[in-house]
Amino acid sequence: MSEHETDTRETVVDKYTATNSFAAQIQQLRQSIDGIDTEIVKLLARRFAITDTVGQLKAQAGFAPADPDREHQQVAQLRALAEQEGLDPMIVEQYHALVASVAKERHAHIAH
Ligand SMILES: O=C(O)C(=O)C[C@]1(C(=O)O)C=C[C@@H](O)C=C1
Repeated sequence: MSEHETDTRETVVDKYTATNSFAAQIQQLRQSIDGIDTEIVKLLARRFAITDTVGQLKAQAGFAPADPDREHQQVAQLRALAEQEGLDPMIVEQYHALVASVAKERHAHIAH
């Protein structure tokens, strides 16, 4: 398999936790992952509550859902932060594309 190919094999790590110390370590790290995911979901709920309010204000003002200048600023800021934090900027680009596109769909829904 070349380094650019995706490895499609699967392992249910839980089946090995009793007998395999690597699996036991993975299980422990998964607790940290779950804690982080919990925080992310709570933050996303806060973010969408705020963007929904922005959507209501935009609808009242007669503004369109999208603001491309703001999005360019956000992406530049997030990419710089990612680089500073040692995170692949591609991850924050994909994150921003996801949240901004859902926010704009919700704005459009609020306006109609
Ligand atoms: O700041 C705004 O104007 C928003 O509507 C919020 C938001 C975002 O999700 O951050 C969504 C759509 C816009 O294109 C820009 C940013």
